[in-house]
Amino acid sequence: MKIALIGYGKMGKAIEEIALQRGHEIMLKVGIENLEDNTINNIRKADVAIEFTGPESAFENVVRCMEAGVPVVCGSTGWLARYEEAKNSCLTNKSAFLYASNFSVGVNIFFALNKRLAELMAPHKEYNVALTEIHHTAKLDAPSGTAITLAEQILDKNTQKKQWVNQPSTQAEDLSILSERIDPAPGTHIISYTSPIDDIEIKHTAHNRTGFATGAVLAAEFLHDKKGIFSMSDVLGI
Ligand SMILES: NC(=O)C1=CN([C@@H]2O[C@H](COP(=O)(O)OP(=O)(O)OC[C@H]3O[C@@H](n4cnc5c(N)ncnc54)[C@H](OP(=O)(O)O)[C@@H]3O)[C@@H](O)[C@H]2O)C=CC1
Ligand SMILES: O=C(O)C1=N[C@H](C(=O)O)C[C@H](O)C1
Repeated sequence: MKIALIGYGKMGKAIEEIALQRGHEIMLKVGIENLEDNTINNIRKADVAIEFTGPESAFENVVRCMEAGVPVVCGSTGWLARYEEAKNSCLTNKSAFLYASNFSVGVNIFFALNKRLAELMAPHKEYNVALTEIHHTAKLDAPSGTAITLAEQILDKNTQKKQWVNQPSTQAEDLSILSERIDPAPGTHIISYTSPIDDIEIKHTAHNRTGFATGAVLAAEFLHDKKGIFSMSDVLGI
């Protein structure tokens, strides 16, 4: 496949390495120093685009790929207020779109575990549930996209919690997400259910960025010949 990489930072570089190992060609790399190359005409030469820039630029980049009619995999977090608009643009342009807050296989299994645990814990009101996410200090958004996905999965099953808040909270209806920034943490997520009698905790720790990058390339391989809106559940069948 011919891949356009939009965003050539920590993730862009990790994705390039995995894509080359898997026999793909990187035909366009867009970083902050060559934004003039980020054109519909250039993107059109690719089979698929992979976007990892950040919260400020993701929406614009994703829509540009859709206007080019090129399937786009997006891993940027912190821009989801515009996710519905992006989906509409995908449908209008008859393109293909896959966003995931986390592309690693391990985290996607962790998502399934989180949903099941939330279901099991729902009747047990004596437990309070809270989340912690730990990332490197260069991270621009808080809470992490992964923590938001985990929180939404819990809110879906837990009738006591009404919304997530990105701070400690003593309000029963608040699902607290604590964000810690410690170098060089690539990404740790912890869900704790605590009661006066005992605690239950599940935790995912990324040791490096290889899992995110591999998942993004798998998603691109899945998406390049499709039309419509997809998720990592479609890619992994979980
Ligand atoms: N879904 C997932 O599995 C994962 C998602 N992420 C997310 O991916 C995003 C990128 O992460 P990461 O690679 O670590 O961050 P980096 O800051 O290392 O890389 C982002 C790069 O994009 C560049 N950039 C900024 N604006 C633009 C633009 N308009 N066009 C092209 N390039 C641009 C930045 O340049 P400059 O630094 O000069 O601004 C930087 O080089 C973040 O939102 C992060 O949360 C990260 C890991 C996994
Ligand atoms: O910025 C990061 O580094 C990461 N961002 C994603 C997120 O916000 O959840 C995924 C991963 O945890 C690393």
